[in-house]
Amino acid sequence: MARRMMSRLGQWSSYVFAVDFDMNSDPIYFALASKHSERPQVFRNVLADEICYSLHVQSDDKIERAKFYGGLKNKLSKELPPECTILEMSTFQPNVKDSVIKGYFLKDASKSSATERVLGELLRNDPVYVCSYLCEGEDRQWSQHLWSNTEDGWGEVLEKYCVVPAEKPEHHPSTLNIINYDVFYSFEDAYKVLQQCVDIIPESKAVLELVDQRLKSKEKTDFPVIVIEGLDATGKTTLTESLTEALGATLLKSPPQCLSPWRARFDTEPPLIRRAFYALGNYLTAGQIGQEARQTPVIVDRYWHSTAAYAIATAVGGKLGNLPQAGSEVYGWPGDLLRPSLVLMLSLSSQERMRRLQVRGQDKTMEEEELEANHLFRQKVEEAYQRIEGPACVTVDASPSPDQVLQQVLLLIREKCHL
Ligand SMILES: Nc1ncnc2c1ncn2[C@@H]1O[C@H](COP(=O)(O)OP(=O)(O)OP(=O)(O)O)[C@@H](O)[C@H]1O
Ligand SMILES: Nc1ccn([C@H]2C[C@H](O)[C@@H](COP(=O)(O)O)O2)c(=O)n1
Repeated sequence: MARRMMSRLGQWSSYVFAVDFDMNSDPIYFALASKHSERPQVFRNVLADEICYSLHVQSDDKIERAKFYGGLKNKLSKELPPECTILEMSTFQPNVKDSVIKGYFLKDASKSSATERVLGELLRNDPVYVCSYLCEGEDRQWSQHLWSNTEDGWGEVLEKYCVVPAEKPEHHPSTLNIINYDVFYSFEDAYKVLQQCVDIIPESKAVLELVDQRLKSKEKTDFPVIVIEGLDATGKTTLTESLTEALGATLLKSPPQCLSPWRARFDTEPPLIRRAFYALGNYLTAGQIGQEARQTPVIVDRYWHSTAAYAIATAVGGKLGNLPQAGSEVYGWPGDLLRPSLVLMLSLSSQERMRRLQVRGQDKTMEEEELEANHLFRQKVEEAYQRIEGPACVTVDASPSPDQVLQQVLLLIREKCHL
C-alpha cells in the first residue's frame, strides 16, 4: 500500500487542504512546503494544544471511495474518544474539477492513546492516508507527517512537510466534484453508477431492469407538460391534484411509483449512489410523460429541478455564497432528458412551511428533517432551484389559500402554455 500512496504523493505538495472549523465561515486553507512561511501561523485561534490528525480515503474506485467515506464518519464517531472533534476536510487542486479527495481532520484533546489505536487499525485495514500534525519550535509552527502502514498499523513517516497558509480559491472546494458525483447530466452517466453497484447493492439490478424497459420520449410533446417544484410542505400535492382536475390532465411524479420499493434503500446510500438513483427516476418519468402528453396535458410533482437542487445544496458546504455562480454548468439541463413546457416553484416563508409541516405531522425523511434543522441548507436548495436553467423555474407565492394558489397558477399556465 505504501507504494500506491507514494504514487499519489508525487503530487501531494501541489494540493491545498481545506478544513471546516466552523460551517458558517470560510474553511482554513493550507498547503505543504519544505520551509515555513513568513505569513501568520495557519491554525491560530482554532487550535491550541491539541494533537491533530487527518484521514483521506485512498482508492481509485469511485464507488469504493464514496461507500468508505460515507461509513468512516460513523466509525470514527463510535470509536474515537469523545474529546476528539471530527471536522470535514478536503484536499484539492485549486479550481481544478474532479480533483477533490475528501477526508476528516481530527482535533484530539483526549490525551489518551485511544485515538492512535483507532487510527492504527484504520491504517492497517482500510484504504486511508493518515497524517499527524505537530506544533513545534519557538515560533510554534505546524508540520504534517504522512504515515505508512505496517502489519501493526503505524509504520514510519513517509514525508514531512511544513504547513503554510494558502490563498482562498476562487471556487469553494465542495463545488469541484459536483458533476458525475452529485449531479448526472446524462442517462448513461447515472446508469453506469448503478451498474457498478450491482455486486454491493443487489437492489440495483431490479432498478436497472426497470430502467432498461423505460419508454423513450420524443423531444417535443403534443400537450404541455407542467412541473410543480418546491421544498416539502409547500403545497405541491395539494396543487398538483387540483390542477390535474382543473385541466383534465394526467398526474405523474418523479421518482415514479414503480421505484417506491427501492427508494428507502437508496436513501441510505452515499450521495454518488443515491443521486444516480433519483436521476434514473427522472428518465423513467420522462418516458411516462412522453406517452401521456400525446393525449392530455401532464402535471409532474417534482422532476429534474428537485434532483439537481437538493444534490447541489447538500454537496456544497458552508455558506450560501459557496454555491457555484448563476450560469455555471452545474445548473444546466441534461441534454437527453425531456424538457417540460413550464416549471413552477412554490415558495413559502419558513414560518408558514413549519406550520404546515406541524399540521400535517407525518414522518419525515432525513433530508426533510435536515431542512427543518438547517436554515442554511433550505436557503441553498431554494437558491439552486432558481439558478437551474433550460427551463428555468417561475416562482409562485404559495402562501394564499389553496384555491387562490390554483387560480394564480392557472393564469400563469394560460399565459405561458396557451392552454
Ligand atoms: N395553500 C395552502 N394553504 C394552507 N395550507 C395548505 C395549502 N396547500 C397545502 N396546504 C397544507 O399544507 C400541508 C402540506 O401540503 P402538501 O402535502 O400539499 O405539500 P407538499 O409540497 O406536497 O409536501 P411534500 O413534498 O412533503 O409531500 C398539508 O397539510 C396541506 O393540506
Ligand atoms: N425528482 C426528485 C424527487 C425527489 N428527490 C429527492 C430530494 C429530496 O431528498 C427528497 C424529497 O422528496 P419528497 O420527500 O418530497 O418526496 O427526494 C430527488 O432528488 N429528485
